[in-house]
Amino acid sequence: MNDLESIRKEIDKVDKEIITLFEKRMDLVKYVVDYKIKNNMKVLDSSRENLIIEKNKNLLQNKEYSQYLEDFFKSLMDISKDIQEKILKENINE
Ligand SMILES: C=C(O[C@@H]1C=C(C(=O)O)C=C[C@H]1O)C(=O)O
Repeated sequence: MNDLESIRKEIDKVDKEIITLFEKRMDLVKYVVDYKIKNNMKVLDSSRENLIIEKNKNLLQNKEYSQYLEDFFKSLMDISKDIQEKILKENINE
């Protein structure tokens, strides 16, 4: 793989897969916040987040990416919490 155009085509394909999975994860997060609203729970669950980070870092084949994967999941979970907080707020204002 040395031609820039073909490498970028592969990146574009991977990005498409990421988008599908991103949407799927955030759709699931909406079910989580519905449950939390019904059960009067807080959005943040630090122990679950730490578990996710550790578990997923262990799945990594190339440990060189370890810190980057951690940063990636932290960002992903920050977005997830933003979505949940927004839904929570809308629910309070109803
Ligand atoms: C989705 C949840 O809410 C928050 C977001 C998480 C995530 O995006 O994986 C994990 C823990 C919580 O801080 C959850 O509690 O499962």
